[in-house]
Amino acid sequence: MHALLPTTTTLPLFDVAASRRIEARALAHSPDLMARAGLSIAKLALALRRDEGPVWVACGPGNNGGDGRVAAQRLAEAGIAVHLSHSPPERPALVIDALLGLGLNRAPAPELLATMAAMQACGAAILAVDLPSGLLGDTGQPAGERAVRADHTLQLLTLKPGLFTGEGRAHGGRLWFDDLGITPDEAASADLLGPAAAPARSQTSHKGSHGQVLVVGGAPGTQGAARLAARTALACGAGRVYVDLLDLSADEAADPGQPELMRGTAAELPQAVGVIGCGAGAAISDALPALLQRLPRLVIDADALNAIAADASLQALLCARAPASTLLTPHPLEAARLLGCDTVSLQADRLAAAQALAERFSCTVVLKGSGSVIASRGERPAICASGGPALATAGSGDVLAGWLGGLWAQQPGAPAHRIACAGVDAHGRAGEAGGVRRAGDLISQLAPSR
Ligand SMILES: NC(=O)C1=CN([C@@H]2O[C@H](COP(=O)(O)OP(=O)(O)OC[C@H]3O[C@@H](n4cnc5c(N)ncnc54)[C@H](O)[C@@H]3O)[C@@H](O)[C@H]2O)[C@@H](O)CC1
Ligand SMILES: Nc1ncnc2c1ncn2[C@@H]1O[C@H](COP(=O)(O)OP(=O)(O)O)[C@@H](O)[C@H]1O
Repeated sequence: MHALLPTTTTLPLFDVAASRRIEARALAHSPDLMARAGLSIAKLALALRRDEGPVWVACGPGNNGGDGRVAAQRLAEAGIAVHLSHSPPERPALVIDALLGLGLNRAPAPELLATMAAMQACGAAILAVDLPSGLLGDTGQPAGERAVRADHTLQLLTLKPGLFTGEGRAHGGRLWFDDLGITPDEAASADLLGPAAAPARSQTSHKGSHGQVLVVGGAPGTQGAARLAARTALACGAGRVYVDLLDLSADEAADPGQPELMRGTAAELPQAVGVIGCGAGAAISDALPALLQRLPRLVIDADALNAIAADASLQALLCARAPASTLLTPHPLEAARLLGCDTVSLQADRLAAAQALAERFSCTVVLKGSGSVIASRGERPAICASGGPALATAGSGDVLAGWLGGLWAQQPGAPAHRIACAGVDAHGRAGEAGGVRRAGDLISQLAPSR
């Protein structure tokens, strides 16, 4: 058993159906899985328990409850006061939530909701067994009106995708893992991203070796968004970075605060990686047909996504692009517009939504937000384990788009999916500070990771 985040490698995630298959096969040769699970929970509970009060263990009707009962027995054998009940004891030292795990298949009934509320109100830290009760392991959404918000979750046997995206991040608390000695014997359902290697730079390289990025966007009033993206592509190591700001007069500098940036257009730079849409407003619509047809690699963000969502002819141009040449970076509202649904239903299953978008537009999709999801046709989806609310500030998405463009310029042979996985993970790690990470500071934080 060990703490999980931050990850140093990419890890396999298994959805509920896969976890059940793995468990069923493992039980055939290791019938003592529940004993192992219970012991692991008891050990973690001992380490987390902060004072002498009783450990409250709330067990449900299935194997999740079975794990909890074994843990209670082990704790009692170790001389710890244990309170096995659906009602709280006086001043518990720790709560073990073993009500519901993988088997959750409907909204919790009022009696269970009452126990969940009592756990939350009792003042002790909550250790959830496998999954916080009421949270769906595939999607990270509560099955009913609420799910337990745990301080710690010990995942057993497999890592479940729902703990890493959407509401899952807010419900799991600190994540722990015990594989119970079982190596999964089937392919993962999704990847949990670890860090990628930085693009190599040869001693003899020159600026022409590291590619070109062209940022197209920045309508009057929101030019900062395009400039943030351009500055980030530069910080990422792209050889040359150009901006095409919509409505900039001929004699204005690309970015008075960043003299390395140059002005350019798609007609002049047909090999550049296009980063298009940041702060672009409605004016990007007119430029989009040429950009979609001309530039061999595109990162499409913000207003360019909204323009595409509203225009079937732009959608047709998007679909006609070469495979693995286009990366969309929608936040949930932009993704919902592209899919023609609302954000609530989109967020209810972020993995499925990202995959649906990737299929519909034959693109790589980064569905942003807590636990960004990366999906591409024919690739296993990935979830970003890094990042946090420090990133919830204007401009951090522009920085992501610029970083992706910068990475891609330096790795022209890389498919969009690989660029997206590497870039989203690096962006998240740079944004793991407490408080709020200003977008400009985020660029400086990212720069050393190239
Ligand atoms: N069998 C084993 O040896 C192992 C079991 N494991 C544990 O077993 C769990 C899965 O066990 P189960 O498949 O029994 O599933 P659960 O224990 O999560 O729940 C299943 C039971 O809860 C009921 N239920 C589902 N949703 C409900 C709701 N909203 N309100 C009330 N009742 C509801 C179901 O009808 C069923 O009776 C894992 O999460 C994990 O904790 C793992 O430790 C791996 C090893
Ligand atoms: N709570 C959070 N946890 C993790 N990442 C977050 C969180 N909030 C925002 N982010 C990340 O910050 C970025 C915000 O992008 P976006 O919404 O497009 O902002 P903007 O348009 O202002 O640049 C995305 O990469 C998103 O995944």
